[in-house]
Amino acid sequence: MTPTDVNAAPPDDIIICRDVHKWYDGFHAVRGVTTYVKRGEVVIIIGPSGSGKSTFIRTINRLERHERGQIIVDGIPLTCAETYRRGLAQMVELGALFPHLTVAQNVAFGLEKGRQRGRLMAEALQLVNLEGYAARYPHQLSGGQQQRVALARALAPAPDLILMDEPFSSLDAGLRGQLRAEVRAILKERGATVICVTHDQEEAMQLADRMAVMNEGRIEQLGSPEQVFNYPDTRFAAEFFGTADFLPAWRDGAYLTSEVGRIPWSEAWATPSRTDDELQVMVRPDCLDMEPEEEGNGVVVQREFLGAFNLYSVGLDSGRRVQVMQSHLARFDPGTRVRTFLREGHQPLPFIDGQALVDEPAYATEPDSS
Ligand SMILES: Nc1ncnc2c1ncn2[C@@H]1O[C@H](COP(=O)(O)OP(=O)(O)OP(=O)(O)O)[C@@H](O)[C@H]1O
Repeated sequence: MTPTDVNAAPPDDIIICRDVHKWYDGFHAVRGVTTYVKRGEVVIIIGPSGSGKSTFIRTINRLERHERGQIIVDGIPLTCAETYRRGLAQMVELGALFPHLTVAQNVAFGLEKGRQRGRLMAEALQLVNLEGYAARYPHQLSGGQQQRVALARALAPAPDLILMDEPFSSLDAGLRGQLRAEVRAILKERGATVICVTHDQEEAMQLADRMAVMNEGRIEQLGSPEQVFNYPDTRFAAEFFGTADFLPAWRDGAYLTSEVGRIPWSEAWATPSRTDDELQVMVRPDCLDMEPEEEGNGVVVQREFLGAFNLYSVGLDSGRRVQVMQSHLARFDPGTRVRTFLREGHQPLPFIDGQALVDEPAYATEPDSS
């Protein structure tokens, strides 16, 4: 794609990354990321500390230069000087406010001088429900109000793209939850395209249209939160996003059987290189149920009270452990002998060599719009 393509109709994908690599003095921080972001989409990048999330977002923001691969923003390759001149995709970070400026001055900061400036500033404040706060200084606002002003500042110039790196990290848990829902509603109302980095699973679930799970500089999986939770592609994605235990499984006629129960066997799982003793099933705590039974298959080891539910750790007779979710009313003391079994309607996902055997891969395919 060349810079002249900018005059064509805007492609559906505002960002296309192909095999993007970034090294820091020989350290390979981003290792071949291929992905795309659709216009108006909220994509959350999630992953453990040091997995390359910030580096990747910084390459898109041109704060870091990628050494290999291609990043195309709004139809223009990032390596192209034209990108810098035209600024087609304005990128904004949701950062700290200027303490010496009022709310109005903070919001107007990135706006061009002119007659539209006051109107755009007022509209942005209205969007975040802070119309009456224009004359205040940041220290006269609560943490949540400050974040809303930062959001208004980011949205005021109507950018094509908003980049956020851990935007809610300075807020307490209660405020974070409430603000996230508000922010998502505002972003959707504006139709803004957003890429946001976080290591907070709840934040990812609440904000994302799609999430990219990063591990050691690579995207392990890209999909909706439901896709990643229900159909993790890899053991890493399964364990990073939610709680998951893995149990050995074997083919038993028409069934795939494990210590906690069986599910119908699917021919789609048969691969020529596979042997049955390499098979495992992933069980999440909500997949499992249990009841006290002397002839059962395990013993309660630990109970964790988590408010609405109890999370039990059960030592199975094989020596393996699984976690089982129960209602807050279901109390079993450690040492209680129980039968642990698959909850009706839940299908544990089969895995082989750390990769899921799914009928339909949850991976999104690369776009064909370029
Ligand atoms: N300027 C730099 N020079 C050298 N190495 C760096 C630099 N910035 C980051 N790194 C290294 O690159 C790797 C990825 O860092 P990055 O900040 O992208 O990770 P992250 O996933 O955002 O982590 P966190 O969640 O802790 O912020 C880390 O090992 C880090 O130490």
